Amino acid sequence: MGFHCTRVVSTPKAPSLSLLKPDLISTKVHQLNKVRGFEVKAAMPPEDQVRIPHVLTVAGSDSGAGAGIQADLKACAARGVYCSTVITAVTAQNTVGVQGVNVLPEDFVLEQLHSVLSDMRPDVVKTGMLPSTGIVKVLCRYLQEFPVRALVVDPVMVSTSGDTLAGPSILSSFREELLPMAEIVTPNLKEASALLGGMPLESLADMHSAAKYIHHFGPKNVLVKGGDLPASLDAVDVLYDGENYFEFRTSRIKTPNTHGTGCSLASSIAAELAKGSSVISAVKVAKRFIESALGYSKNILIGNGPHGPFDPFLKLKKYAHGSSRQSLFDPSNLFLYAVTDSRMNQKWDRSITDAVKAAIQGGATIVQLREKEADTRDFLESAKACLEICRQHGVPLLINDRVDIALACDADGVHVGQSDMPAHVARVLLGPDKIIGVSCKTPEQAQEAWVDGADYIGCGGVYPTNTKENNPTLGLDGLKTVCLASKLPVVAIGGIGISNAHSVMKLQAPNLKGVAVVSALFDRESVLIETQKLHKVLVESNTEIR
Ligand SMILES: Cc1ncc(COP(=O)(O)OP(=O)(O)O)c(N)n1
Ligand SMILES: Cc1nc(C(=O)O)sc1CCOP(=O)(O)O
Ligand SMILES: [Mg+2]
Repeated sequence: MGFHCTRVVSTPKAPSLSLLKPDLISTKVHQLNKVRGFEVKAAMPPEDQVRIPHVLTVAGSDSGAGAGIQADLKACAARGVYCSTVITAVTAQNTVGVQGVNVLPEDFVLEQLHSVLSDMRPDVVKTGMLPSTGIVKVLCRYLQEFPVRALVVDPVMVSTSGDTLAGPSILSSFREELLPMAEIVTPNLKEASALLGGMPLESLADMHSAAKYIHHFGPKNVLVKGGDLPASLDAVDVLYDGENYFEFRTSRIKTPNTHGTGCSLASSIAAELAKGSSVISAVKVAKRFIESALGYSKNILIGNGPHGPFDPFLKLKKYAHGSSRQSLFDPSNLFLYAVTDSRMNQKWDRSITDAVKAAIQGGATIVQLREKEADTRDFLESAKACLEICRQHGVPLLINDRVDIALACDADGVHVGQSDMPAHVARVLLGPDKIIGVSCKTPEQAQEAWVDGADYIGCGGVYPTNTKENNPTLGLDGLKTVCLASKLPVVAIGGIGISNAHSVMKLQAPNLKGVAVVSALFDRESVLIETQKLHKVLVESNTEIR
């Protein structure tokens, strides 16, 4: 491994740029680079080079950093991809509204596009505020010259505060030039209506029609965001791919801190596409990510206005008075908890990665690797491979018992039992951000788990099981007693499958969030089909209970 320059030419002394008029600086920098004749080439062997998923955002700057370029940078960083930026306008903006807009000259937008696209070759381009027809045209020209894997268009027209960021004059260039190049376009109701010449959009059925009409302009996929739909309880977005409609429902989070949601969602979709996800999985992961960030940020206070920013890193509240640790754990992840078993996967002649993939495809919302027989080295390699799969799908991966394996592969956390490493020690080793689950069979153990800093409780065996030897059966009553004794979310485990999952969920303890299952998923011929079946039962139970 190594990095060296093939040729380094001594640098001629540069005239001070501060002596140049600002509009001459960029031209001079071009000329200087030519004169210097730098030829720095990475001579790293290709097999040692690590390709980094890369999104280029073409958008406006928001001085309040809730939306625009700043939101895009944060969302991409939080989703683990590189983000370069082409700035189209600079806005003076805060949580109250937009106080000023300064559109950059087309030539300089062009220069930024050239700098990034000719050298850095992003995987995906995401657009936000495109304030003039000229800028849209320049962008389209550059995308033809330097094609990228996907173009994500967020057709920004109006800010959260209601201020205009791009006037109706750009609509025709959007429809005729930009949208036909897009992999996905993500209008909210107002933007969808504007693209369709003012068509009123007031219902889910209208959103379906709007998605279909916008699809006629040429984008491969249309995501109409229904956040502003009146009188709807859940926030519903509709994705149309030219053949099928998909509805994404998330609970409506009551918070003023939604400034930048649209930019961050589009950037997160772009980030997932850059990692290689399909559009549907990119939208699913991005929506879940934004939902968690909004939930986390619902009471953060930045600025005095009505449109506060949110925190995609879920980190800011560590400064809150009296809070030692803010959990990043979303208890709804416990809904369908798949726990692997190496013996079962061997018996059915499938790899652990195939088993994990199938479980996630079937609807598993969290995965635990419980590889009791695996050598440490094999376990670590499997954990790394499974983690990659889980990260692609936004599903947390926990390791059973082995805090060392979790640390070594940077898994999302561990599950420990009463004879494993105590949760408070695991917490010290893993830090505040990782997920820790603890097995509890009694109210006392549940209390201790909370004091120890656990994120959730695994409670069982609810029914007799052949998967774990000599495991006492608690029954539904035992499960309920533990649930009632704890503030922590609980997942039920032991002998659970499609025939009895409904009875478990019917228990109606508010902190019982789901079921953890081994044999009903993995000691079967098709992990995918069994997970799908269980997922259906759980969704039906949820609907009935509500
Ligand atoms: C979700 C969940 N709950 C309970 C357990 C059991 O953990 P433990 O008691 O440590 O037993 P082993 O799994 O280590 O045999 C679990 N793994 N997951
Ligand atoms: C790993 C485990 N822990 C349990 C507990 O009671 O804490 S029961 C169990 C085994 C669960 O496997 P199956 O879904 O095949 O019954
Ligand atoms: Mg254990």
